[in-house]
Amino acid sequence: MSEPAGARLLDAHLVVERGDFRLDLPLTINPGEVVALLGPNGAGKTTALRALAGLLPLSAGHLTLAGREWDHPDRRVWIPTERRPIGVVFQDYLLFPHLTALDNVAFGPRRHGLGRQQARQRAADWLTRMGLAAHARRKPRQLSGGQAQRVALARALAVEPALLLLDEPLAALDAGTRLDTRAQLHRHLAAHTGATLLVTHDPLDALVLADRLVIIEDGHVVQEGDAATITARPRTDYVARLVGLNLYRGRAAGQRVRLSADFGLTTGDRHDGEVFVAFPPSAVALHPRQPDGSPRNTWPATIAGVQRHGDNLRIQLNGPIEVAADVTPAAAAQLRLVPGQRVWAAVKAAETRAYPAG
Ligand SMILES: Nc1ncnc2c1ncn2[C@@H]1O[C@H](COP(=O)(O)OP(=O)(O)OP(=O)(O)O)[C@@H](O)[C@H]1O
Repeated sequence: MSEPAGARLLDAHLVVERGDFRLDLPLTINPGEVVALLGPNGAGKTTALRALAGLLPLSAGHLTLAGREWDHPDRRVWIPTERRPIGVVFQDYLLFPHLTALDNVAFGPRRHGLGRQQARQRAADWLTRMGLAAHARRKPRQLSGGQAQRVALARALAVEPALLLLDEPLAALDAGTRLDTRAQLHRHLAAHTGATLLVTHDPLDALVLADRLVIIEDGHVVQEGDAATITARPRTDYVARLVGLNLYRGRAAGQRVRLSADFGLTTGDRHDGEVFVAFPPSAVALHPRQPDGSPRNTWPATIAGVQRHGDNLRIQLNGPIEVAADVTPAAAAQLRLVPGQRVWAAVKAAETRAYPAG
């Protein structure tokens, strides 16, 4: 069911031309909603953020927040950055180095017209909420990465922004700090009643923090939806890699899907026509010889690469299809996992998913 237009806080069609590159991104965000914008390098994420922040003008389209036009080139409407009620958090948190944490957070409210005492009070409240009351008088260089990032978030939220823009907010943090900061961020975003756009390369950030994912490639939306739908049914190679699945396109006749002139797979679902077939690397078993007597899909493959992947090894295979397989150290010990080695790959039909590509 589509949302009524009135529920939208942000209503935009961001069209930005930069040389040969064109961003063409319809984007709506409801009050309190967190949307993650994902895409490979050069997809246009930063361009979209800059357009929303008023650092780049739209070439066409429109940008409206709470019914107020911020940018509408056809109507010559343009609201400059400093008059847009936004909060911004960047990956390298860009705090003012010469100001204390408190004064960094008070800076926004001051600029939005609050008196000095009120602004400092609001900043102190935000630092308390972030668990940083004891660090209020510290300068940024006296804070850890995670603390500095929480100050940056407090600074962005202290202006009670209608639109919160988060640009890779956790990317600069080490793994442990990232986990904690992600959990805190989740709490604060849940309480934020404005619209939030989170730009990230990290699928985990998107899955944990966002209500909806918008994935762009080369300036265009390739897939959009909630995390469950996208992780179950990726529609491009980038999205499949993002969610950790092997993905192929082919032509189905019942459970049989032809992926190329001389290769096909039997899948767990029945379809007719163009479909995607997806399965996780953990569904691929490797054998030194052709396994017999099983109803599995099997094919000969050559090891192209081996990487650690959590507690397992992720094996890249060439052959009739390129495929990633996860094997346990125990299974790996029985195979010679060196590039160039020939093996047999097997996938149970029941562990594959097929869904229409149309
Ligand atoms: N100042 C510029 N002038 C012309 N083209 C630009 C400019 N800045 C970026 N581009 C082009 O715009 C496209 C989108 O870049 P953008 O930085 O928005 O991508 P991104 O998704 O943020 O990538 P990344 O993940 O690498 O940060 C790229 O093709 C880039 O080459």
